[in-house]
Amino acid sequence: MQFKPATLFELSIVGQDHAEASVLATGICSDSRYVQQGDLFVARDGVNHRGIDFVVQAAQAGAVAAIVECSDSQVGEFDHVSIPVFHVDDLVNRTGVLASMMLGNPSHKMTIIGITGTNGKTSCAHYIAQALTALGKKTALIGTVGNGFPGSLETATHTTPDSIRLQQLLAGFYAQSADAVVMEVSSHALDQGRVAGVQFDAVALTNLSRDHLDYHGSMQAYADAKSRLFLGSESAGVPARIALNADDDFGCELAEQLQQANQSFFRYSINSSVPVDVSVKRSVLNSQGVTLSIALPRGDIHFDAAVMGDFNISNLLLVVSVLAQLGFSNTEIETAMAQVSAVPGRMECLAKVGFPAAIIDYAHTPDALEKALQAARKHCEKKLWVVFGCGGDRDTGKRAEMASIAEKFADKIIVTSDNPRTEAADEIIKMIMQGFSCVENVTQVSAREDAISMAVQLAGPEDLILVAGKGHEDYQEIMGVKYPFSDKHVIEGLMGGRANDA
Ligand SMILES: CC(=O)N[C@H]1[C@@H](OP(=O)(O)OP(=O)(O)OC[C@H]2O[C@@H](n3ccc(=O)[nH]c3=O)[C@H](O)[C@@H]2O)O[C@H](CO)[C@@H](O)[C@@H]1O[C@H](C)C(=O)N[C@@H](C)C(=O)N[C@H](CCC(=O)O)C(=O)O
Ligand SMILES: Nc1ncnc2c1ncn2[C@@H]1O[C@H](COP(=O)(O)OP(=O)(O)OP(=O)(O)O)[C@@H](O)[C@H]1O
Ligand SMILES: N[C@H](CCC[C@H](N)C(=O)O)C(=O)O
Ligand SMILES: [Mg+2]
Repeated sequence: MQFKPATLFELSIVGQDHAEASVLATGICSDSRYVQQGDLFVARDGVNHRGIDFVVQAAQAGAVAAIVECSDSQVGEFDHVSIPVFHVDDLVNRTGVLASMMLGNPSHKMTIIGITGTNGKTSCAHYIAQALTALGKKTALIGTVGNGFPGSLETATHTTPDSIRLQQLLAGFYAQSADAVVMEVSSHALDQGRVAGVQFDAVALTNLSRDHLDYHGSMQAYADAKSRLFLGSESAGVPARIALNADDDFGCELAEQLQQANQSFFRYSINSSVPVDVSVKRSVLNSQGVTLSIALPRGDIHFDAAVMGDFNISNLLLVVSVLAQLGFSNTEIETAMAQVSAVPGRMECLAKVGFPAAIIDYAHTPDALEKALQAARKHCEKKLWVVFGCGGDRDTGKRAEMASIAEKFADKIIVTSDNPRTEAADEIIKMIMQGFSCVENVTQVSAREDAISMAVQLAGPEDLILVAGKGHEDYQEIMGVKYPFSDKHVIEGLMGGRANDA
């Protein structure tokens, strides 16, 4: 692969030993520890390290050139580097564009759908992939539960991979004849330019509520990061189709901004008083899921979907909005939506005769916990229990908020550990405890397995236990070590073998 920097961007050589350079790069890599012979090394700055500190290491590992974004005072640092070093402005966003070009612009050749929002990205992405697969489109997924084709997802380290890995995944899916890719786009990804160079055919917003304030600092900064997916950018353009949640304040703000920019979009709503493009005409929750009639601009559709919780109706509206905008007929949408079913670790029900039923869910924000408890309540005959904790090294402000939600919507609460990461589990629990106004129904059990076990032992057979926060995760991260751990396995063990899906 020929790397012709001058034709790509305004580039200038940094370092005196290379007045001019023509480089033949066979790959691209932004981590010196993984550089292979022939790679172009992208020396990007992060939260912890300066990229330029790894240029020498990358050259030793076989990089044929490096691109950096450096200040005038740093130029001298490259004088004696053995490979040409190019300066690139806006390196963060240009890395994705460059990786895309080097890999033949895979996102231009498939239908790419991006989902963002605080809660519901994984659920919606999986539902869209299930629907498109039912419509005969070979569809890959990129997100929290894994990357790949449904049924054979590879574990993911991030919800949205870095820009180079992302382009490599897209190129791999294209090589395997994918027609479409549905991906979750996290706010971190938008802030760090991970989706730069991706050409989206459709993008959609679930909702915006408190999360990730440790990283973004304020709700405004968090919202600004999310906005980038909808308002377009130099490196990705404006997406062709947009679906927004009209029940969400941020969704309404975006709609106003897009209207001012003369951009078209679909709005969906469960209960909006304002006219929208996609809305619910009738919904009936039953033990199998939900029966829905949905109004679309070109007529109503009706289907049954095997998902739980009112919040999932909102997710289904998003899916319908995307499918309608992609041009599928109402009949096709009805057929596809009937195939939608639960996602691992999202309102996943486990039941066995003689035991209280348990629901495993990934709610790890105040809003998600509220929605999950409200959904669980509808299936609970007697007492509703919740077992939850909060992740370490993440937004500390949500801890007490989650306690007050638990207090409001559950009858019995066991506070435990989630992924403490580098924090002390008991300190996190202390911060959660500060959010309760009364602790009469609250128990603290630090070890998650013991907490779940206590709930299963103490709950009556007609009670229901929501085990929140870790969903599909198969590990618990403590001080940098990921120990094998699965809420589902723990519950199944307590129930004496595989529980039946309820
Ligand atoms: C806060 C954050 O997002 N950090 C990400 C960021 O790390 P960083 O800025 O600390 O990078 P750094 O360590 O300073 O390194 C800077 C550069 O030097 C390179 N380097 C570093 C060391 C070395 O020896 N050689 C070398 O070349 C690194 O590869 C990097 O390119 O860039 C890294 C490489 O891409 C990411 O792995 C890392 O994700 C960390 C591990 C993380 O936990 N991210 C989470 C918060 C995250 O992204 N979460 C969202 C989900 C959010 C949601 O739920 O919605 C996600 O999309 O997964
Ligand atoms: N539309 C929604 N509104 C509010 N809560 C939701 C919604 N959809 C899902 N949830 C709740 O949020 C939890 C996480 O859902 P999901 O994994 O789909 O979201 P996500 O945005 O991908 O999360 P993450 O950013 O952690 O990957 C679910 O287990 C459920 O409790
Ligand atoms: N993508 C989310 C996942 C949180 C899951 C929860 N189990 C936790 O560890 O906090 C994050 O990184 O904030
Ligand atoms: Mg997700």
